[in-house]
Amino acid sequence: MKSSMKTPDKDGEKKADKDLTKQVKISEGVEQSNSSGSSVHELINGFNRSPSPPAPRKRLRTVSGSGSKAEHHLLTTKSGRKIYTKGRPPWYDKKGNTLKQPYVIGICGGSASGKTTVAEKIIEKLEIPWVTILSMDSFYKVLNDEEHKQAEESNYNFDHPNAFDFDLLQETLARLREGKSCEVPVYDFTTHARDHNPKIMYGADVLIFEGILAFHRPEINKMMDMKVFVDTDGDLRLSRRLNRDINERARDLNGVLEQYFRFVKPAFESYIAPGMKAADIIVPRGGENDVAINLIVKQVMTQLIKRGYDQSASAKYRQELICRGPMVDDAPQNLILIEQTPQVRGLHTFIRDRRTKRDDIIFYSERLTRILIEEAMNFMPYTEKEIELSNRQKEIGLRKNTQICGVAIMRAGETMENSLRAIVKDCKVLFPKIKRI
Ligand SMILES: Nc1ncnc2c1ncn2[C@@H]1O[C@H](COP(=O)(O)OP(=O)(O)O)[C@@H](O)[C@H]1O
Ligand SMILES: O=c1ccn([C@@H]2O[C@H](COP(=O)(O)O)[C@@H](O)[C@H]2O)c(=O)[nH]1
Repeated sequence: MKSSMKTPDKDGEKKADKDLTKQVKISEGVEQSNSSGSSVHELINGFNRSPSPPAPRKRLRTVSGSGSKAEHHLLTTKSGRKIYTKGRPPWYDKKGNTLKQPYVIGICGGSASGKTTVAEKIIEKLEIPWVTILSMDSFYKVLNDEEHKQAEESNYNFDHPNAFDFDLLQETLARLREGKSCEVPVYDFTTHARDHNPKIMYGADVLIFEGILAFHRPEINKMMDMKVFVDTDGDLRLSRRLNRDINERARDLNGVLEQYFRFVKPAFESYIAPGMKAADIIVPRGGENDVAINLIVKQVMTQLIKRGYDQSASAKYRQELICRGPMVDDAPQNLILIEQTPQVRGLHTFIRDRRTKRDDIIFYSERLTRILIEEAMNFMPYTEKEIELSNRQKEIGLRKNTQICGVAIMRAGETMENSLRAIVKDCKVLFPKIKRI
């Protein structure tokens, strides 16, 4: 589609054509490394040859879902940088209010137009610590058996507004804007179903919400500070979608094409393209349009600073705490301090070093919380238990009391979850403040 090109696209159509050639070349590069072994020519020839009924789906590769693009909230950008995209656990000021609202960027565009790529590039260039990406995929409705069967036969319309739970989406976005935590469903494209484990997300300094129908509901649009429409040529979107759906979403060629022409293309015309009218910025060609992405980043940074965003604030606060010194002397009697072994000090050194990278901090913090939880296990109720050794001798050991033992963690409890689960086999973690979805 030729866009009204509200964003920089200096030389108009001529350049767009040139860039299209460039893009096709990129697609050819992708084609060679296509692990299914098929080339674009084969795909197109295959399409020409067979208008046959949809075959039952062949499962190829696994895992592609709303959680998989930033698996465990850790996004590795194309340049290899790791960015934590879960948002910021709620922080409160002295009056118990959460800190400022996130700057919300909505990204809309056709399937495989490059929405995720644009979102990742914005995040990479912004270089701010607290960011969240919320994807519309998370809000696909749960299918009943009949709908599931249709989906398997590429005969379910995932591109119609009715396929999404907009109420849940609106509620979730509203909570994240208030800096509150949410449980967000994780969608698996290979099974057309939600994962058993939802992901927990928080508000952030910047929240990016992306999806094919991101601009469909006016109430949701009102929650966005900036609306970006990614406008990529239809043929290019189809060729990228073929590649992606076959390689990552366990689809076969005929199924992808059937679904595309029956549902995806018409829905683009009827519901997605009209979203362009709501957009503040249109990005022609998607992720490779660095000029547009740089302008977006500049505008977001300006707005964040206007709202009082101060990159050095957390560093200043940390310095204040360091200056206050250790609070061991006036600590309560029942406070137990972990022994400052060389290992513990070594882990702290990593965590406190300003040059330590974000993912290393997460890694070493997890090691530290393991030590903490191991130590805490000594305070659990144990009862004596007689056991028999392999040589039939008896021995009196200890078993954890079978009674339920509740432990309240006031702050940063979730960061301890992995370590806790690794040490305590039968633990249940509850997040009382989180709204269940
Ligand atoms: N500029 C590009 N050149 C080649 N492939 C691209 C480009 N941008 C995106 N892709 C590929 O196209 C597919 C869809 O991109 P993605 O950013 O996930 O789009 P969306 O989020 O709109 O579905 C992915 O497989 C991605 O790697
Ligand atoms: O189970 C499903 C759910 C969705 N789809 C298709 O996915 C795209 C949206 O994802 P993008 O990452 O924006 O491309 C949409 O066009 C649906 O047709 C699916 O095929 N199966």
